[in-house]
Amino acid sequence: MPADTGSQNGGSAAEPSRHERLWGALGTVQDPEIRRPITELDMVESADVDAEGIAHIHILLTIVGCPAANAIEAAVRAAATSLAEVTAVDLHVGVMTPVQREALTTRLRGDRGEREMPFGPGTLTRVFAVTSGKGGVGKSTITANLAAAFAARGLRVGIVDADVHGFSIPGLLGIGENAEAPVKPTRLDNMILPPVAHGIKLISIGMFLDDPRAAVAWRGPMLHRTITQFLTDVYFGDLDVLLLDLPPGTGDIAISIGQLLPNAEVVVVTTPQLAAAEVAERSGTLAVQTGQRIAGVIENMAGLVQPDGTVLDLFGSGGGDLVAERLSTVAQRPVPVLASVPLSVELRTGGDAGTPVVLSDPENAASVAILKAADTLLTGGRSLAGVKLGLSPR
Ligand SMILES: Nc1ncnc2c1ncn2[C@@H]1O[C@H](COP(=O)(O)OP(=O)(O)OP(=O)(O)O)[C@@H](O)[C@H]1O
Repeated sequence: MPADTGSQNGGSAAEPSRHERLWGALGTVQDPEIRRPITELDMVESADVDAEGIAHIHILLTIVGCPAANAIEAAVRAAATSLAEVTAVDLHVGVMTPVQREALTTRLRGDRGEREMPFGPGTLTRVFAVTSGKGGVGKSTITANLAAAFAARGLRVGIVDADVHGFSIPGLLGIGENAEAPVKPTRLDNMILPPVAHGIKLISIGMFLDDPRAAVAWRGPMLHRTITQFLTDVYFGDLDVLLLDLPPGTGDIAISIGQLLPNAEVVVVTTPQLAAAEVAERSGTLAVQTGQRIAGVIENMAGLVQPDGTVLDLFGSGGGDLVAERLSTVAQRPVPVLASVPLSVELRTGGDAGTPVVLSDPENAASVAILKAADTLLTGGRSLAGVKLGLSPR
């Protein structure tokens, strides 16, 4: 049956036709991985409502076996049936041809060439590299919670989990925890679509290993290539904030990031322990040497408030202030302590459960400290005001 027009619809010329209303409804459906309306991604090949109220819709998935297929189909049906005039949905699902897919990846890249990095100098995205001197100080936990705090503020957030030897961000955000069935990102030819958790786009070396339990024993050049690929081939889209979870110390990855992203702002995580301060200082010093700005220090695992109200300084005190003071000397500008995050059972259990505590329990003392650090990071450094982001016009 032919599609109606505004006049066939019985309304005035200014009223949208059934056809237009259907397209409008389909425009509310987003591809869950690309996070753009499917109508903008040329994923709706045709859509019309016939005189009996049957919506005939033909959608094109990006690839065969698209993991988001069921979600997209359900959302398309729901969007169509939300229109009063639609009595039934006749949905056909196909797959893009290689030519259509290439047109899509070209559009998504916008003005960028295939191997061009979107997060280097001149980017509109705030890039924070989270580093620490020692392992186990809670750097990944802080990164995941900072990302969730930014996302909770309505920002578009991505994480590159570059901690090759201890990639834990997927688990902290509740994806890919199961080593038997690690989450694999979708590939669109040379483009990699990062999985999304709690509104955060995430890519991790753990997603590319056949056996994520196996130790990664890569040498510098391989690590450099992988990080470069993450920054160029992964489609993060327009991000307000990109966080990088670096491995502890001053190894190959930290040096690569220093070279690739001299514009990154570095967040140094340390414990209150004075002995840990010296190693943390070294990570910050490397950042200064590569021209990166130190955004601040986050002291983690600070005093635990006990049920009787007394505070147990399990890891001593003063480490955050000491690192900030020393880095201020190295950087020749004041480096602030962004927050002192207390030891918190809820912070740990939130990480174990894959839901950052800043989302599940924003009143928790650890959440309050991390949310404060996130806000300070946003207000410091470059402003996001006036950032114009979006798909390049057709
Ligand atoms: N403030 C805190 N209170 C209680 N537990 C915490 C806190 N911060 C981190 N933890 C716990 O400490 C452990 C180490 O944290 P995490 O994995 O984030 O450290 P890391 O510095 O990223 O380690 P690595 O870089 O060596 O992988 C985790 O079990 C985490 O849940």
